[in-house]
Amino acid sequence: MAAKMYYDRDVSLSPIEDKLIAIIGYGSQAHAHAQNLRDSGLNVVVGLREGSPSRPKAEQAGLRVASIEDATKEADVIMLLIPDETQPQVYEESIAPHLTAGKALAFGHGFNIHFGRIKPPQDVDVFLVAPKGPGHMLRRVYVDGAGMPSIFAVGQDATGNARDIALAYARGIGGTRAGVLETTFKEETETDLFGEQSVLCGGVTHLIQAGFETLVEAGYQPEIAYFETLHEVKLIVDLIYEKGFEGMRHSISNTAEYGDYVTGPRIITGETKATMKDVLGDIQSGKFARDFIEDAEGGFPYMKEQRKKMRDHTLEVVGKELRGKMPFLSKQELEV
Ligand SMILES: NC(=O)C1=CN([C@@H]2O[C@H](COP(=O)(O)OP(=O)(O)OC[C@H]3O[C@@H](n4cnc5c(N)ncnc54)[C@H](OP(=O)(O)O)[C@@H]3O)[C@@H](O)[C@H]2O)C=CC1
Ligand SMILES: CC[C@](O)(C(C)=O)C(=O)O
Ligand SMILES: [Mg+2]
Ligand SMILES: [Mg+2]
Repeated sequence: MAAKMYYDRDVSLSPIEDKLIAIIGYGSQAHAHAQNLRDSGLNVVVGLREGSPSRPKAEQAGLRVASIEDATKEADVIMLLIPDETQPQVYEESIAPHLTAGKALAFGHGFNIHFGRIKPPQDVDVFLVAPKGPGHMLRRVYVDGAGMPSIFAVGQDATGNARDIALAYARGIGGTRAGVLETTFKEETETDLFGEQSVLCGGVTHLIQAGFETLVEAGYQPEIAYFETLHEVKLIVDLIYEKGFEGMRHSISNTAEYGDYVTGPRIITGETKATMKDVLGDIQSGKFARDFIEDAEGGFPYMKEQRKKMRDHTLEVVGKELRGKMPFLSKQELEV
């Protein structure tokens, strides 16, 4: 392997052991970072806006809560984990005035630094630690004794310690249990946006939806279509995750494996890959970021319309009913 991978044995927590870490927000990533860091023996304060509905949840989890301003004043490392579209305003109003020399400003995704929407002063460290997975899973795997692969980047090294602090932070959230890689703000931002749009979220959901609709429109029962094109995805992906394509193909029938080779390229065609290249181009040029921020600034009219459309789709209606009858699923409520 060409890239240097960092594991627990390579990284010390000492660069942040005596520091206070402010986690700004208590959503998907923030609740996991705050609890994992605390459980790794580090000092954490959660910074929340006034009247935040998350305050009782964070306190119930045993975390100390302060205003965003006070958390920034007190802390040495300030990790900004609120939605990307909200970060510049919160940064300008509540963080920048208290971000004194020698502190570190940190991110879970490089969006606002890479696209120039936040410009920190020269005398602070700037780094990112981006777990490669959803926040709720970051917490779940940590509690299970496992970890989530994560990547880190230093954007600005004012103290000379930014890299060691970033690596220690990655260890604190459990990243080095699974493997941590160094990257740049540009590489993290562009690959993360590409992955979530083309494969992980946009690609997977639209593949499932198209498969489900094809079966239902052909007259098959929606419940069978749901099990076939959605529920079973996890079982197949679990095998890919643990054993790669070959391991998954070892478990499926020869009939399925033959169909996989013959039909896969008819579904994901050269045209699909050409479109992926266009998608990457829009990310690299900043077009996607501009479109996203424009929708956000208008109150997300496009995103809200899509959410509503999908909520009413037969796939979601049938899925909700079927999942309700699988008690082993409903036990795993999301904490925030
Ligand atoms: N979701 C994920 O798994 C991943 C996210 N990331 C990155 O992590 C960062 C956080 O994303 P994510 O965890 O999804 O965020 P969430 O949408 O879950 O963040 C919700 C939190 O943000 C707070 N918040 C929202 N708006 C404001 C505001 N205007 N002022 C103050 N606080 C606000 C909420 O406050 P309140 O509680 O008061 O409502 C809540 O605590 C982003 O940079 C994202 O790209 C990176 C990897 C994966
Ligand atoms: C895949 C989506 C993600 O990039 C993530 C969970 O890693 C995100 O922005 O939420
Ligand atoms: Mg991601
Ligand atoms: Mg992302």
